[in-house]
Amino acid sequence: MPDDLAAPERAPSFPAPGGQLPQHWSKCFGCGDDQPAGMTMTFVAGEGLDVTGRLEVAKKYQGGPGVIHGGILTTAFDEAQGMACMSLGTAVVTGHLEVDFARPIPLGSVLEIHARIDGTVRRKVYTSAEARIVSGPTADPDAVVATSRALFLTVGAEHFEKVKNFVDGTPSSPFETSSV
Ligand SMILES: CCCCCCCCCCCCCC(=O)SCCNC(=O)CCNC(=O)[C@H](O)C(C)(C)COP(=O)(O)OP(=O)(O)OC[C@H]1O[C@@H](n2cnc3c(N)ncnc32)[C@H](O)[C@@H]1OP(=O)(O)O
Repeated sequence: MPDDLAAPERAPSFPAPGGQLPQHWSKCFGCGDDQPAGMTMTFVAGEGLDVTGRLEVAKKYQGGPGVIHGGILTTAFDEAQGMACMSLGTAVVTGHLEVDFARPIPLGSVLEIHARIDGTVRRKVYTSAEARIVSGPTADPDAVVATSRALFLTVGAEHFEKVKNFVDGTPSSPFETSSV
């Protein structure tokens, strides 16, 4: 983490604390409601540059016997930390993401992921998050079962322009950040 982190302002467009965040794209594998294969994660805004996301660990997410696939958990962190970046009011993409898997997460768990922006340097947005099992066979809301750090980069409309021919479905961009 750099020493010269700036503390950005919360964008006026970001929902009030406790408010539900809109999906950023209805076809998104992480949060879209028009993506049959997707994880349909939901998010509420925190008090600052943070969100809390929820994931139901369905049987289809199995990796090792009885537990969530590490890639699915990584995707959930990517989505949660990306959604925290909504508090900037600017589009972002993931540049780097790393996860520590601290405890097994059984199928049937409900995970809460608390994600935040730690600060920015130019276009770089430093984020972190932790996951807890709040419901299910090994629920313990005080135990952190996985953590993540990720770097996002703010991007302009031209970033999405490059891939617009590959878009599946009709774009929905409540924050007017996508040109696709
Ligand atoms: C309101 C808004 C709504 C938005 C909602 C969002 C919700 C999202 C939820 C979605 C969730 C799912 C989200 C998804 O799934 S997003 C999909 C997955 N991600 C991508 O597809 C991104 C692919 N990569 C790229 O397009 C480019 O590489 C990007 C744009 C990331 C950077 O290429 P660009 O040419 O633009 O940048 P630059 O090279 O001038 O570098 C600029 C600075 O960044 C530093 N750097 C770059 N890369 C890395 C790295 N890997 N580690 C460390 N540092 C890195 C670099 O050193 C430099 O630093 P400095 O020199 O300034 O110190």
